[in-house]
Amino acid sequence: MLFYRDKAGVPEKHFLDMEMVTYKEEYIRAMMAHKAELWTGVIRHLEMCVEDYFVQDERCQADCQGKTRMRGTEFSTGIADLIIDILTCRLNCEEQLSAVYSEPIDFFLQDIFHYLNFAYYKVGDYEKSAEAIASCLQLNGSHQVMKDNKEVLKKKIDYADEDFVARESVVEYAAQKREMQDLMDFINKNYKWPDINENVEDEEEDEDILQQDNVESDDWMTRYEKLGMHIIAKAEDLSRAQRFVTDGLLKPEQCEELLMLVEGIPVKASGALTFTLKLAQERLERSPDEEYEASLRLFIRAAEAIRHYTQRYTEAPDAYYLKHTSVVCWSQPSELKEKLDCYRQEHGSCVRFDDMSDELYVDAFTTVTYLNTADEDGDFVFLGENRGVDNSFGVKCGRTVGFNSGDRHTLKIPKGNSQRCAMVIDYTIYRSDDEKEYQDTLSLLHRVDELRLASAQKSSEVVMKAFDDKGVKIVKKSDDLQGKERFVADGLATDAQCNTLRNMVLEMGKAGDGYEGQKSPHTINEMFAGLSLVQVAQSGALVGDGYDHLKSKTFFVSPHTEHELYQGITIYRASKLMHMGMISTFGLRAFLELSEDARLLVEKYFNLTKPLYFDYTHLVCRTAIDDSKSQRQDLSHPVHADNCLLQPDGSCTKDYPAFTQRDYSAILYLNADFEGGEFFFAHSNKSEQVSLRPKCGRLVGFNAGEFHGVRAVKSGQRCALALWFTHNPNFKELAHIQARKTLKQVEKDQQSEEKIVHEDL
Ligand SMILES: O=C(O)CCC(=O)C(=O)O
Ligand SMILES: [Fe+2]
Repeated sequence: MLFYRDKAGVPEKHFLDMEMVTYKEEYIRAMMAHKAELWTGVIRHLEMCVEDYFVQDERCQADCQGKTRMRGTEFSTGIADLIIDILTCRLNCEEQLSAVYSEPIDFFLQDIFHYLNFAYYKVGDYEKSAEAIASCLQLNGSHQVMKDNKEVLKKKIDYADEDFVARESVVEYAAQKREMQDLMDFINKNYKWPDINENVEDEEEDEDILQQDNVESDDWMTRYEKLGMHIIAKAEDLSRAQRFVTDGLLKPEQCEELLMLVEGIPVKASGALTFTLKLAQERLERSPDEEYEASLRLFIRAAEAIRHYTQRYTEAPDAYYLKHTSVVCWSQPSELKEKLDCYRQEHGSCVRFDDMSDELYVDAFTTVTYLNTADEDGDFVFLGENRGVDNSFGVKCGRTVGFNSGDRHTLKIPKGNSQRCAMVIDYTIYRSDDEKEYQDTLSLLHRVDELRLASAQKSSEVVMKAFDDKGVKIVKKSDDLQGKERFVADGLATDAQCNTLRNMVLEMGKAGDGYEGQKSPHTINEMFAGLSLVQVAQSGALVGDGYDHLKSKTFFVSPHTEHELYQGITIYRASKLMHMGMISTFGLRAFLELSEDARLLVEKYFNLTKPLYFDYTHLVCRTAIDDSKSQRQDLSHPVHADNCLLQPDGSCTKDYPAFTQRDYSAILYLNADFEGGEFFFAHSNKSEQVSLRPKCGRLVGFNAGEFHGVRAVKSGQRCALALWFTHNPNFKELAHIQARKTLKQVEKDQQSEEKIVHEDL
């Protein structure tokens, strides 16, 4: 990937790392949070990273069983080779999993615990910090830094050796690895195996492959079980070959998101409605909509995962291809004169019993994965001979029923207005029958960014004029600001919007979290403010609601100066807090609208030819701790660039751990009632060039490589919305999409509540 990326003439946007899995994303987010010294964020993301890492490791280990097969015919050498192959493959998993963006990171897992140790220490959770130390040492007993940290912690909180207990998952992982390594060492030391001759393959191999497949499938099933997928009923229980029912193939939030795909699709008189990829394409071509796009991407991922499961479960000798994928919902029909003898099908049709096939096909299989729970009237029914019922069972989110496409089935329609929806997938063993729509949708999703680009190019002037009409004025340009890509605009936010955002931070501060008055974990000078907000850096989390982390300790002395408090809130937090009723919909709306206005203004002001995405959004206030220290010479934020590391010689290296993906930055100020706190652009030698006084509605926009800093806030509180943008869609801040969705939902709920109240009256 790096090779292609570097090749001239290949635009960045053509690269989507389809293999990017959650733990890697979480790792990257954690590193971002670490750079910003947002420790709760580091913890949250690393914990998710670790959890997923172990899942991926198990997958990798299991895959090794499947990939390797016995070669040759001589039994003992064959078996020995097989064992060595599997061992080598399994020992290689760690290296394989440590590649983030194709670049392997040495000691990835150790590193994670190193970072965790630090972050937990920073938030004052010494117990967890000790656990992280022990875990890191479990992986590498001679990790000098960890040994040192252990001593520090022992002194600090009077811990003994036995208080350092590694996590169970790590102990298990390390033990397993040690065992494999020992075996490998033993083999290497005691036996010399002949080189494998690749030419010895012969007819007997087929048998071996089949055996291997069996092993592999069994093994996979154990893995799947561990991932929460439970087989509810097998063919033996269901009266006919190939039938199965498995639970847990989708999580509730995934079902919820997939159900968005059927919104707006008309219900036919029969009571069925069908979502197809063709419809999705049409809709996406008509109006690119990020929310819809996210659901569609999930649909594609889910179909692939279910296919994978089905293939393994059925131990199908041929590969399954997706022939047709859809979402079908059934509800009460509008016309009551139903055809007699009509059996509703999961595919959305209704057929006569006699027209149903009675033979199992050799080449076609079907799965139905439910997206919601329907009452017992929504049962799925396997039909037997003479219209008899073999089995029937209820449906719920994530439950999947698999059967041969020729198998007879029907379903019951739930009562009332409720809808019964499912992802219905048909598989074929013929590659040529592969669903064209599926491939087309994949390419379309790739093209969506280009579509955005096209619309972006058209309207730069128009958009700037619209901003001007709204009273947004460009007050300083590059010449005034002595740099290449810099500007200042006024009038981007109203006083009401500024106050709403400021109050959001203040109120979160007032809510308190019971830690009032505690001492800072770092130095005596720094204080532990009882501010409950700052559940920072939690953007982009796809799963979990982050609620648990609300309970974690919050503090914040500025990471840059001990004379200021630093409190912030991300889009993700804001959306969660609104959901919990802790901030108003108005607040979140202002947050979202202002961010979008800022993004658009930067994109259009610089007349960018590539779309600009949110990378990270953070509402942050800096408060002078002690007003009397007005003689301070320190900076609230030292001179830096947002996407590279400023070196002493004035150069700026675009390298880890800088957020190199950031292309543009903007700060939207929310108030002026404080002393100090001027923003300034700087020379590479850190000397000041021009400075700006913040005020409500003022925005400074610049290339993320420009040097800048913030003078000390000498008294009062300075609040701003900091935004970082990227051209790279892989770094898109998903929290924006989520927040918009949450907002829409809550507003809809509020409306219907109002309606109910109205009707009650
Ligand atoms: O708040 C400001 O004016 C600038 C902050 C900044 O440069 C940053 O957070 O990277
Ligand atoms: Fe900055």
